[in-house]
Amino acid sequence: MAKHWADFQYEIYLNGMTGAVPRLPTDLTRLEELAEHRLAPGPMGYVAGSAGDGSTARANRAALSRRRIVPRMLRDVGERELSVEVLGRSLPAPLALAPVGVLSIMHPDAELAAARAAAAQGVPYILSSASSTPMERVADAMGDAERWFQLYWGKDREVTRSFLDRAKAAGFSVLVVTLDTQLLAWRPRDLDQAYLPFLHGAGTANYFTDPAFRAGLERSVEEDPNAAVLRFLGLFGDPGKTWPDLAFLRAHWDGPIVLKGVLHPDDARQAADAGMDGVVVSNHGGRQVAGSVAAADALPRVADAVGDRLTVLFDSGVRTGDDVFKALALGARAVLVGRPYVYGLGLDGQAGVEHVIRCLLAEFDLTLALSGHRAPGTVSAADLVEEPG
Ligand SMILES: Cc1cc2nc3c(=O)[nH]c(=O)nc-3n(C[C@H](O)[C@H](O)[C@H](O)COP(=O)(O)O)c2cc1C
Ligand SMILES: O=C(O)C(=O)c1ccccc1
Repeated sequence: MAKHWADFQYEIYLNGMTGAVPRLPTDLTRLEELAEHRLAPGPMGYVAGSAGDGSTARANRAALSRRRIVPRMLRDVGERELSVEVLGRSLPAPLALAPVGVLSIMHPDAELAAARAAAAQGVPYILSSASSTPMERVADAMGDAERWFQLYWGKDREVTRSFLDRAKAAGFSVLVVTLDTQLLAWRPRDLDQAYLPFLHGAGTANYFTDPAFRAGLERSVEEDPNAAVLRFLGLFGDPGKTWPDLAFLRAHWDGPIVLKGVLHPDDARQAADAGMDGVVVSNHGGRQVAGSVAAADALPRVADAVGDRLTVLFDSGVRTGDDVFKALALGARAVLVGRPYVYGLGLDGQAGVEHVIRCLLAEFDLTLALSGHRAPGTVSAADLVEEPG
């Protein structure tokens, strides 16, 4: 019998013969509550929190939940193959770890633990620009495993150029440019605690070790860390950017470029016109525009508009294997998962991140099979019904 991601289910049951149970819940929607009990309020609020009254984050979940799968029977699903082609590379499953900054607030091993977990499971790791670990150290920890670099496309052209050069030299293959965070949104959970990780000692070492970033400081990061934090906050975003500015990135990055945070079909068309290779349909996990469209509601419209020209990826609200299935049915080629693996990291380090990846993909594999599919490529809108909102 071929190895399936679903075999993790038997592994858990067999471990149970010696009385062992998993260290973390296998229903990944329960991780947040567990993390609320175990982690410090500042970091926890930063990760779990979202924009405004939290309605966008809730809408993300509701939009997935409203779609229901209609399983098909007797379709020979004994042998399955979950691999997918994404941006010219073969991934073992339609999943990547989303870029999440300053992971040192969750665990001392921070991005190194997340990257090692992704590498161990063969899933791409997307490293945030705002990583608390320099990108070269993350690359070293990953061997030749698939890694992508997320860029905050900020105000300082030399820093951008330096990041692109460093990322290329460190073997990051895909550039993910985040468009929805040119300003940090109104986030009451952080504001009420006056908590911003960088102002609480969690450095963005990826910036702070960058030669172009350091060149703009009057005194060194070590002498005046607060000035470094202020410089970071002043330049990581640039609300002045417009579509023609993408030409600079296209000219300085040879590999695939994906724009993250696209929700409108016309923006997706502009991405294609600008020579981009993909988009991530995302509202940043509800952390940016309060009251924005749920990412899963935006997905089919974007996929219809550019599905034949661009690789369409999806994130915001993915928690379970059936969410992955639904995202594919709504037009995504693959999904990114954010908070669940960050809670896994905070609760159990690298092992916690691996737990999240394995649960998500085991559950996805089982959902696929039980719904009548042998591979992600045959999942379509015909597999879903939509309940009235
Ligand atoms: C604590 C935290 C930090 C994040 N930092 C970044 C970042 O540095 N760059 C980025 O593009 N997105 C960042 N994101 C957004 C994620 O990449 C992703 O879009 C989002 O978490 C997906 O939603 P989910 O958490 O519901 O899965 C962050 C999200 C969280 C929760
Ligand atoms: O908090 C976030 O959502 C985010 O994207 C971010 C922004 C700046 C630095 C680190 C993370």
